Amino acid sequence: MTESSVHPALWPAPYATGAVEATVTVPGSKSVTNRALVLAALAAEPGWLRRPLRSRDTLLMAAALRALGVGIEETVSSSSAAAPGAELSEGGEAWRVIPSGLHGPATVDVGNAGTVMRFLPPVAALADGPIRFDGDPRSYERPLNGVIDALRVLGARIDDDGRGSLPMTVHGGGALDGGTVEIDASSSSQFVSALLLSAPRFNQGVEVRHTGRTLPSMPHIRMTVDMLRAVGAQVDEPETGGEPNVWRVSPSAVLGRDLTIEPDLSNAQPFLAAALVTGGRVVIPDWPERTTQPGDALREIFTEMGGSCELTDAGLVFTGAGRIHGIDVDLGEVGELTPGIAAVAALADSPSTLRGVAHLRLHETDRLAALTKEINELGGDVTETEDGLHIRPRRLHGGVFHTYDDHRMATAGTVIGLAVEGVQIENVATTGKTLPDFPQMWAEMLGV
Ligand SMILES: O=C(O)C1=C[C@@H](OP(=O)(O)O)[C@@H](O)[C@H](O)C1
Ligand SMILES: C=C(OP(=O)(O)O)C(=O)O
Repeated sequence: MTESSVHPALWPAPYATGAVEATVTVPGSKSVTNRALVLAALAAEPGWLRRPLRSRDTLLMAAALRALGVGIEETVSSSSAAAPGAELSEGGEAWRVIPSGLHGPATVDVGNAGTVMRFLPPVAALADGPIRFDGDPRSYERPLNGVIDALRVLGARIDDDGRGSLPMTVHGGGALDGGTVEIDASSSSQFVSALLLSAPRFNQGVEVRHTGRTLPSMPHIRMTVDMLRAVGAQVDEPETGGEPNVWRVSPSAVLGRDLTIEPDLSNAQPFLAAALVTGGRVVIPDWPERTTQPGDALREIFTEMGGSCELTDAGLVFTGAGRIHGIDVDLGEVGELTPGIAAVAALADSPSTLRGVAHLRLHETDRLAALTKEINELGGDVTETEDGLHIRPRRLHGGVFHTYDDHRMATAGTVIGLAVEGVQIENVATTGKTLPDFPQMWAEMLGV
């Protein structure tokens, strides 16, 4: 839990005076946008991303690819284009990605984006020249050894500080051999995704063998595999008959695609939670019928906690009954949902046990410690377990909810603030990592 060095203003989380009734259009998925940017940059032809997420994490990814020579242009409407190389804005409709020879020297700012710090080093290894990676102080603490060690085995030259973390320089050689590599991805599924995403461009493709005991966030690996197949890559993997814990990507050209990005279902979570907490009804338009996003699991999890939902032509209609039940659930596959589930669980009528998420200690902050401390400081009763949280609901009171530069801590505290008067969110602007308009969207949902 590294506290922000500055102490930005406190934001009073709105208290709900009645049942929320709203339709909330949620911007594009971070995970899909950043994969699509990487694949489009590696393609043999230009491609389009429509309705991309524009947030800190995705703008950092776009800026990094531009620094490596990739063209990313914005269209403001179907007929007009912003000047090539112009700043990417919050308002445009689509990004056109024009691949070119990747090259250094360049510097990549990863911020605190796991997708940028892990997905881009393999891309840098394919570039010609030195690429320096740096980021927020927290990025130095997040695990990267799985990517660094694997890239060295696959033929890359990397200078780091010997700790297997940022900052570091990848000395791109213009191509990478590729081949077989063993990694322990128990601390982050993004190690596997990172190696697979660039692998069609490795001379021999890749065979990734995961040797660790556990592997979190499987839906995100599925997302990687599906998106690779959609750009023409051949992938063998455990879920379609391959060996367990082994993924193979053959060398091939990457096709340029025209892709419309799905709404970010994990960012739909606080809005669905608002319906659950207030006994209201929230509609999320464009909820996909079929998706690899982990946020889709909210339909089941929030139903078990007392809501009900229906997928209609208008989108996902989620209704709360005004009572929240505790839950005993393994969140290993959907770890990024944990802060939002913990917030709702703290308001439930029975205890909850959240399991399978030890790796959250290495996310934007130590999420298990941060949730325990912040909910308990509002009068709650949360204890950390080896791999999760026990949450015994108590009557909560107002106070400052610290967010530790973690967007999901900020949205979790805001959900508690709906039911508890006087909750103040420290640095709500940290939601800009994946959802820059969160405070306005929240106010609009509540009609305040
Ligand atoms: O590949 C991705 O887009 C992600 C994978 C997951 O990471 P971990 O496996 O490190 O938890 C998830 O928590 C993160 O928000 C996004
Ligand atoms: C863990 C998360 O992000 P990152 O992509 O930085 O790992 C998250 O968004 O919850």
